[in-house]
Amino acid sequence: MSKLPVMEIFGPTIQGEGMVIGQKTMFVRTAGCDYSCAWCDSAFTWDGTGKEDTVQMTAEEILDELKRIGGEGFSFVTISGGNPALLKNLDGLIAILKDNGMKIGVETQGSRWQDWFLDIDELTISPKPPSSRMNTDFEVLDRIISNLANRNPDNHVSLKVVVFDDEDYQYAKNIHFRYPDIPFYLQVGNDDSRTANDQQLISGLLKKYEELIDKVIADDELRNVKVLPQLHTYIWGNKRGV
Ligand SMILES: C[S@@+](CC[C@H](N)C(=O)[O-])C[C@H]1O[C@@H](n2cnc3c(N)ncnc32)[C@H](O)[C@@H]1O
Ligand SMILES: Nc1nc2[nH]cc(C(=O)O)c2c(=O)[nH]1
Ligand code: SF4
Ligand SMILES: [Mg+2]
Repeated sequence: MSKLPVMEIFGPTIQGEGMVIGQKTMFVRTAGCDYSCAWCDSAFTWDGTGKEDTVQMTAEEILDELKRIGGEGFSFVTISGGNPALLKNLDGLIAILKDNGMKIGVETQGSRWQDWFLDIDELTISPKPPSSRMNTDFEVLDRIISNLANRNPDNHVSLKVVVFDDEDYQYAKNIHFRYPDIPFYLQVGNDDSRTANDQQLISGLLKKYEELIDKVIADDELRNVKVLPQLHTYIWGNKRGV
């Protein structure tokens, strides 16, 4: 039986980000990433600090664990990481979740293609702006977006760019102009993703959210865009597993 490196299984919670924000969902977080973003809020998936928490699990074991902690109370599962797109054999988990009537969301950065992308109900692609210190391979991203053009139209795809500064904002606009037909989201960057001071974190993030909204309001070039915070941080701060 093929196994998957799993770092966390949690929920039910709400999807705090992007096109299905607010959706009640379980999360499966896979281990390992081909990026190392300067501000990654889930660095434990790739920086070695979460090594002992990684468990190799079959798709059946993952479903059993989802049911053990989520009971009957869910119909949506979000797969994030790390980069789940590193895992070709995630197709087995997707198949078993679908057999059990689940809708599936995936979070990935658009650095790798997998054929199972075509089976995802809500696929979020989140290319990384300059502040991450990662470089976007636009040949790969172009191919991913073009492959997805042939998907079942019931399956949704979106682009979501995290913005920390003006350079990121310009990068985000370029992403939108390059792929104008894909629903486009801006997300506030959390530059304090380790603090336990929730009040300070939330007031800082609210201010950043307002600044980003003001920028978009004043920008005639950016019309069809949704501007969102990471909603879960307003409820639970930087807590893990929520
Ligand atoms: C932890 S990543 C995992 C999935 C995939 N590696 C990716 O980056 O899309 C999930 C989402 O969190 C976002 N994210 C990570 N760190 C963040 C931060 N400090 N502030 C805001 N969003 C962040 C990423 O951009 C991505 O959209
Ligand atoms: N509630 C909640 N929503 C999320 N949306 C994307 C997340 C992620 O880390 O990928 C995430 C997360 O970790 N928690
Ligand atoms: S691509 Fe995603 S998981 Fe990987 S380092 Fe960047 S934010 Fe973190
Ligand atoms: Mg997160």
